Amino acid sequence: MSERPLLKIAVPNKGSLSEASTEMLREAGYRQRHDTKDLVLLDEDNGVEFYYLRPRDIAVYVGEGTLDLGITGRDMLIDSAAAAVEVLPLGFGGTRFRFAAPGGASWTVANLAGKRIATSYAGLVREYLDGHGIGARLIKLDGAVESSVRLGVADAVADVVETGSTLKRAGLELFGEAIMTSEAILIQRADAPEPAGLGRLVRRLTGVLTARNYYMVEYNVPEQKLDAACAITPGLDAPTMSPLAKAGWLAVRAMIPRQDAPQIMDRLYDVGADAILVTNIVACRL
Ligand SMILES: Nc1ncnc2c1ncn2[C@@H]1O[C@H](COP(=O)(O)OP(=O)(O)OP(=O)(O)O)[C@@H](O)[C@H]1O
Ligand SMILES: O=P(O)(O)OC[C@H]1O[C@H](OP(=O)(O)OP(=O)(O)O)[C@H](O)[C@@H]1O
Ligand SMILES: [Mg+2]
Repeated sequence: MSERPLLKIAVPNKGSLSEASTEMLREAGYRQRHDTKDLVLLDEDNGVEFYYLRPRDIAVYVGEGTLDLGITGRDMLIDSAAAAVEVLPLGFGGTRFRFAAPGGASWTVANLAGKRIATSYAGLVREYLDGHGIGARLIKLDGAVESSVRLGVADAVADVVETGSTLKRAGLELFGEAIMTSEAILIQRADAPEPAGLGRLVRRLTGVLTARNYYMVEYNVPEQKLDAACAITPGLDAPTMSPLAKAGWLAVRAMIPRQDAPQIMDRLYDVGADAILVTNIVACRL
């Protein structure tokens, strides 16, 4: 048990970000609740206390300084106008925030002047419209915003889009640029000293992100092809090289982005590398 005061962290208790947040914290070595009815969980070994709260409220608790850190969506942070700032993007819960209306192709953002726009994110939409000098009436709804046009309370909607299937089902089409691009983020209070233990948490979460997004590649390569091979696998910092028992050959190890692995293996083979192995990274601290 650490001597430090407990680091208090807010975690989404429901909704799209809840399960993935818990999973990421577990992978980072923290205890997490097993019963979704639990409101608080103490992880004594790590000196952390987790509070399970509505994602929309998390920026408020962190902004008020009641809790040190929180996980929420970037769109929710901006919408809340709370005194909290983004510390680290967490690589899940990716969405875009978009306008949509029936027959979207014929709409522009300028057409929204004087219209009724339904949204659950009134703060975010108001800020965008003000920034573009557009006066419109916002109809604040709690959810299922897509039905508002068909039901006659709005002319257009502004909402979270992941796959776009909900909008399509409601007969709505996207128009205009994305108001913002969101994902789950770690937040802390604005203009406040760094909470003790933040560095360790960020290193652990970054370790999870790296393990999720990278593979380790190892291969053997003749000395004269080393530069060409290393240009394909520069690694995060630099590739690791070691001599092989086979004269004139070297073994190389480097981290590579997961999505590029097949092409990288092909290119290494083409420059003359052999015994090309790609493996998972289970955990790391960089
Ligand atoms: N498929 C998705 N649908 C909605 N939000 C998503 C999706 N994927 C990720 N998110 C993100 O999750 C957050 C919204 O979470 P959630 O859906 O729990 O909130 P909510 O809709 O306000 O709550 P609830 O629907 O439980 O009343 C936003 O940051 C949003 O960008
Ligand atoms: O682009 P898609 O993949 O269809 O996902 C986006 C939809 O999912 C969310 O709704 P949610 O299920 O949270 O219900 P709510 O509108 O009641 O919040 C969001 O508000 C959109 O309606
Ligand atoms: Mg929702």
